[in-house]
Order: sequence, then structure tokens, then C-alpha cells
Amino acid sequence: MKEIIIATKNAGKAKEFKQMFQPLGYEVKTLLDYPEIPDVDETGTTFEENAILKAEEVSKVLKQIVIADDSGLSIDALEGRPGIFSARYAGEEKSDEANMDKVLNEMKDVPDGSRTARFYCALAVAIPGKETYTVSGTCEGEILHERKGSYGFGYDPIFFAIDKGKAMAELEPEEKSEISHRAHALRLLEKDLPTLFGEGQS
Ligand SMILES: O=P(O)(O)OP(=O)(O)OP(=O)(O)OC[C@H]1O[C@@H](n2cnc3c(O)ncnc32)[C@H](O)[C@@H]1O
Ligand SMILES: [Mg+2]
Repeated sequence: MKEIIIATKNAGKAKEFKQMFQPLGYEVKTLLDYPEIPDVDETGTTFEENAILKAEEVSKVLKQIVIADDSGLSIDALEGRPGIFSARYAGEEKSDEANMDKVLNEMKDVPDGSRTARFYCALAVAIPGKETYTVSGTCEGEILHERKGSYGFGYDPIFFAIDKGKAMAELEPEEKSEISHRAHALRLLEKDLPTLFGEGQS
């Protein structure tokens, strides 16, 4: 099977990429398969910049085409926070539970109707010897008052996905992949995959 490398150490993302790429005929490897590759500093000021940093640094090490995902949650009532700081919103230990507690606390006095938010995903494709490019996708929703559901990862339990009328964490993986920010971004890459990974690779 053709192989795609995604520069992520996030197990939740890794699972989603595996599940989304498999029907397209690709096997996904992530940085969880390459533990020797050090963490990339996410010093950019946008999702795109951080996705490019991650994809290019890993592509340089592996000398292969690499895709990276930088994503996060933007809440209107919090002026777009946590945004690019989503993973570490409540601290360096990157705890999903602590991040959700912090958001729920900051949102506790925000009334229904003003709790709009969206997930954003930027995917960067780094190709040795060529210019890196990005695609992106979004998913609209509202911040719930408490956790709901047990699927997914990150902020999924407190995100009500408008397109499905349910919390993101109540969606089966296949349902999330119909409407998620990551799936929307990936759809924009799909047409490039045969050229990028199809011929001459095994
Ligand atoms: O950088 P990598 O190694 O890919 O892993 P990370 O977890 O640090 O990933 P990001 O820097 O892109 O931070 C994204 C954070 O945004 C949140 N997030 C992104 N996509 C999400 C999704 O589909 N559902 C819930 N939360 C999500 C989640 O908390 C992630 O940790
Ligand atoms: Mg990160």
C-alpha cells in the first residue's frame, strides 16, 4: 500500500488520518512511528505557519513528502481564543481535560446564542525541492455548557457541531469525518494525492 507521512504526535489526529486515508488506498505513518524525531517548535503566528514549520522540518529529516496538521478551536466570545494555542491552553502538559475546564470556566457567563465557535485545520504539504503549500478547512459549532459524548479527542466533548446537531464527541468516527475541519481540508488535497504519492512510490 502507498504510504503517507503525517507529522503529528497527537494520537487523536493520527487515528483520524488513518481512518480517512485508508479508503483512499494509503497507509498513514505518523511521528508516533518515528519517536526519534524531536518536537518542532510551533513559533508561527497562524495555523498555516505552524503547519508549514512542522511539515518542512520533518520533510528535511526524512527526505520525503510530509503532510502536517495544525488545528484548533476559535471561540467568538473569547476573541478567537484558544486559537493557535489550543493544545497548550491550560499549560505545557497539553491536557485535554484541563483545556476543556478552562474554556468552560471562561464561557460560564456567556449566554446561548453568543457561544459560537469553529474548529480550523491547516494542512501543509512539504515536498523536497518544491515550495510547500497549504489547504484549510473549518467546522462551525457552539460551545456546550458541559461535556457530552466519548468519541474523538481534544475539545470534541464541549463542541456542538451544527452540521450534525450533536456534540462532536457523540459522533462515530465516520460521522465526524463527514463534517470535520480536518476532513474538509483533506478533501482539498485529495486530487493531488495520486501525483504526490501514487506513482513511483510503494
Ligand atoms: O502538533 P501535533 O504533533 O500535530 O499535535 P498537537 O496536539 O500539538 O496539535 P496542534 O498543535 O495542531 O494543536 C491542536 C489542538 O487543537 C485541538 N483540536 C484540533 N483538532 C481537533 C479536533 O478534531 N477535535 C477536538 N480538538 C481538536 C486539540 O486540543 C489539539 O491538541
Ligand atoms: Mg502541536
